[in-house]
Amino acid sequence: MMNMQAFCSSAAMQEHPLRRLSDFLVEEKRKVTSGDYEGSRFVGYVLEIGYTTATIITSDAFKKAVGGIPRNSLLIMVPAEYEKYPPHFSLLRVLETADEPLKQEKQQTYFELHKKSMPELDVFTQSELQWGALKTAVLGMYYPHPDRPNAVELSGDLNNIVSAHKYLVYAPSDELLDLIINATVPQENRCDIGTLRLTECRLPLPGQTMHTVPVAISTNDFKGTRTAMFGKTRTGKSNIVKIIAESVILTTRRTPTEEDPRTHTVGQVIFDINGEYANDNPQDDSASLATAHADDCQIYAITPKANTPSRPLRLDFYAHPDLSHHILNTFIREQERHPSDYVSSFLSVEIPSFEQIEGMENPGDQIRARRKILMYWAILHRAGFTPNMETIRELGGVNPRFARRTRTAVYQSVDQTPPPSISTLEELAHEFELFAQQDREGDRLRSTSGDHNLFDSDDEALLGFLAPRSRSASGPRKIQRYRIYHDPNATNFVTEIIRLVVQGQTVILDLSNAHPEVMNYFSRWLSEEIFAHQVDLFSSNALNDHYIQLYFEEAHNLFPADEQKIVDIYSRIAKEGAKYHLGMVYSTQSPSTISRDLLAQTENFFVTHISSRPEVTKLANLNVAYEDLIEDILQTKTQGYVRMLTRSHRFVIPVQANKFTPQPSSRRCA
Ligand SMILES: Nc1ncnc2c1ncn2[C@@H]1O[C@H](COP(=O)(O)OP(=O)(O)OP(=O)(O)O)[C@@H](O)[C@H]1O
Repeated sequence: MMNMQAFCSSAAMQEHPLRRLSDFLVEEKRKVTSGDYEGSRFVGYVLEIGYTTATIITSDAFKKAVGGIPRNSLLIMVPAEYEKYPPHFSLLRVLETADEPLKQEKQQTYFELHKKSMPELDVFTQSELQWGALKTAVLGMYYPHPDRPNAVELSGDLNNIVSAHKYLVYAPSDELLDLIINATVPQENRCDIGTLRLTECRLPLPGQTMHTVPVAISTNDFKGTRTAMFGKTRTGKSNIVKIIAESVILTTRRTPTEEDPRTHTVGQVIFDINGEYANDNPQDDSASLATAHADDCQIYAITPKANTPSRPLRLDFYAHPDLSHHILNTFIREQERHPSDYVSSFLSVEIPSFEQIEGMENPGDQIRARRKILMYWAILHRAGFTPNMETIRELGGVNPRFARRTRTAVYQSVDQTPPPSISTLEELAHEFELFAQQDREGDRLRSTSGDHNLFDSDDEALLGFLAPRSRSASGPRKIQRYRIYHDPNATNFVTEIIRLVVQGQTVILDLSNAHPEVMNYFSRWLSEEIFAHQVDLFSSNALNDHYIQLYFEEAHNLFPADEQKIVDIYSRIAKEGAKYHLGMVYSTQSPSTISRDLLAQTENFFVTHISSRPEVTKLANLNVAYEDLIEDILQTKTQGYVRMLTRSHRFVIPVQANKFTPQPSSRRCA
């Protein structure tokens, strides 16, 4: 590889990012030779060097000239004879102050001076005392990428170390910091997430300004990967999630074609527990993600909000009897640990779907299966679930088709005449109630052929719920409270959402004000369907560039640390998601409450303030890159001040995240 001089004069290297290094060093050298130290970035020499740490010596004057060297500052170490080598530098992070060889003597001098009441120090003593040492971590080495033109490679180790006196240490300029932080981030699909912020303290040294180095992320790093947001409440996690979700919208857009109508290569589903992605926040004076990207986002809400256009996160319980019965089953069992026997029997019934009935060959089986649905419809009707009669007619109407002879006998037993045919849900419910009564009180009703009972055990369970044997039992009234999840005009939202997501839309599920169990239910159901959809694409070799991103908040509820938990959809997404192009972004306050599997698989981390030492230590144990940052995470509390580590970064970057201000155009992204 060519040395620095040859590198600078080579026409092919004119655009190379490491030219910034050579320009920087040439300028520093000029300052030394001309004696003009104004604006010099030199900070000192290396006292001791190892493969992982280096101790540097510096003076107050150098520190002042570069605007201070706070903890976690990034410094660069270059060979003193840098011209002889290809352009490269090692990156150091300041960890703490270190003992220097003359510490004892300096303390002795200072002590003596004060003892002799001589607080005014002469310039020579001052100059003696102002030197100090800093311990730094060696983060790695930047050098020209061996395989790619105009690119930089960062290694986590050093290729060689020589004696300490052969190195010089500088505080990088903003241009070099930009290279240090952003050069390893893919050029494609970039967005700014914030600016480099080395300290929480914003007081610049006299005559100095703070760094203003934008920090870029690439959405390539988030596609199909796992991203964690850790930090106490109100520290800015959701704000970052909004920036990431928006950057996905902006950078993955494509022109739909007839063969491939997708608007984006990445579809997204945001499980919005607090309604903050779906709804504008007038207090914050901020537009939501959905408002800013109305063409790219679709909201589904359990409780629709007046100012937010949304589709209902509801189901037509009549049109999807199998699913809605399943929902009732989940809700009731979550409400009551030990429901009464008749309720339990009703919940245990397998209500067939219309598709299953269509697949049945025997017409008798079809009629019996349909009757189960009709019994269930009668229950819904008695519980006050409003039907869409057009849908009911399309689904085959309400006639249970009992034999005329049986009907006449049943109605006559209560001195009634059967209507010629059943055409309303009221007539249907009444007929089933009479049949149930007759079946219990008289001889068991028999099938037309006479070789078996008219009702099997599932029918009995359904009728037992429609018309309970005990007068005090609530029967259908028990499910009245779940009418809020029913909408006679709703389609199956899961199918609809999957279609939208596959098309590249961002679907926001506004789950605010919903019961936690309801939230969990909808989240799980949708996650299962999305997972199954991606698995299908994978097994039919059609995954290509079809990605889906899922965003979960309060992730400890979905991915608990409890190892005993059964493997469910969430742990599958955590473990196998990458294979199926399923990415996820999850937020929680405490890393220790999250499943170890998920933590171990997480590629990107965003950490705001955490106030518990065990939590931060857990994070550091999980990812060694956070080891040196424990104190900072514990001490600094500014909203949006985040320590970021993405797949493209080899070390943690302290960033002040931008406050989310929706970008309707592609202004923030490249
Ligand atoms: N980068 C930022 N700059 C300025 N203000 C911010 C920034 N990030 C967040 N905030 C403000 O901090 C407050 C909390 O932000 P946010 O809701 O993102 O926090 P959170 O960690 O997600 O909270 P929770 O865990 O309670 O959901 C909001 O008022 C938001 O406007």
